[in-house]
Formats: sequence, structure tokens, C-alpha cells
Amino acid sequence: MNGASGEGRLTLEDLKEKMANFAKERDWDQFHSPRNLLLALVGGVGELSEIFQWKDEVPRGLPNWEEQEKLHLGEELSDVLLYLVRLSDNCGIDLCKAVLRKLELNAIKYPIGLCKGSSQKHNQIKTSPETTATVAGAAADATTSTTSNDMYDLFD
Ligand SMILES: Nc1ccn([C@H]2C[C@H](O)[C@@H](COP(=O)(O)OP(=O)(O)OP(=O)(O)O)O2)c(=O)n1
Repeated sequence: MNGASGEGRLTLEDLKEKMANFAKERDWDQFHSPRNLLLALVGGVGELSEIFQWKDEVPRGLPNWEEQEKLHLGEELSDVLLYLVRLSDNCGIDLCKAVLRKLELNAIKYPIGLCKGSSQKHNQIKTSPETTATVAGAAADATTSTTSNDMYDLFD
């Protein structure tokens, strides 16, 4: 797939390859260091923020925005995604694997039964000692990089 039309399925792997080719063709690998990419990413987030700046709260779907404004928003969102994918690649992080693991951790950290309808942070949710032990055990199962028994240590 993956023409400019956006049809079909686009994977993070596709984007990784496209960015790697884009940089290689321009001899830009020399500039795509982790630090430079991080700064470019943060700059992109700044440009993204500017689009919303001083607009107050904006309804979902952006019903009153001009097409041109939405096009611009898509461009800035894309810059952020592309720099994120490139940064992950250059740091040797498998973003697909990392993001699936993180989703798993999030689900453990925010059990539906305790969090439904509440936007409280995980360390403010009131749990019984039994629940805490269960959640910590599940999180430890999903995490190979830590041996901590404190459920909150796993997520900081
Ligand atoms: N050294 C660079 C420069 C650019 N890009 C790519 C990734 C981004 O998707 C896009 C960013 O280009 P610009 O820095 O020109 O930023 P904008 O497209 O936002 O343009 P402007 O800053 O003029 O709004 O180009 C890149 O990979 N490496």
C-alpha cells in the first residue's frame, strides 16, 4: 500500500522505512542524531500547539474550522509522528513492541472496575490492599525490566 492517498494499511514499520529512505537519499543520517530528532520533535509539538493557541476549548471534530486549517493540523501531527518514529528507530527502540507493552501496562494500572468515569491519576485511586497486590502482580508479569513489588514504582 501506502501511497500518498492514505488508502490501505499503513504500519509504523512502513513509516520507519520511509523516513530512513528519506534521510538516506539526502545524506541526512548525519543530522538525524537522537538529540537533534528529539529537538525537532519538540519543535513540531510547539507548531502543533500554536494551531490551538488562544482558541479556548475546541469542540471535537473541529466543526467550525476551515479545510485549510485542518490540512495544516494534519501536517503538524504528521511531523510529530514522523520525528517520533525516526527517533525511536535511531535509539534502537522497537516502537510497535514498546507501545503494545505500554498499552498493557496502562490497562493494568487503570483497571476498568476502579477507573470507569474517573480521570484520577493512578496513584490517587483508592484501592484495598488485596487489589494493590493483584495489580502489582499483573504489572510485574507484563514487565521484565523490573523486580519491584511496589505497583507504583513500575509506572513512574
Ligand atoms: N532535517 C530534517 C528536516 C526535515 N525533515 C522532515 C521531517 C518533517 O516531517 C519535515 C519537517 O520539515 P520542516 O522543518 O521544513 O518543518 P515544516 O514542514 O513544519 O515547515 P515550517 O517549519 O516551514 O512550517 O521534514 C527531516 O526528516 N529532517
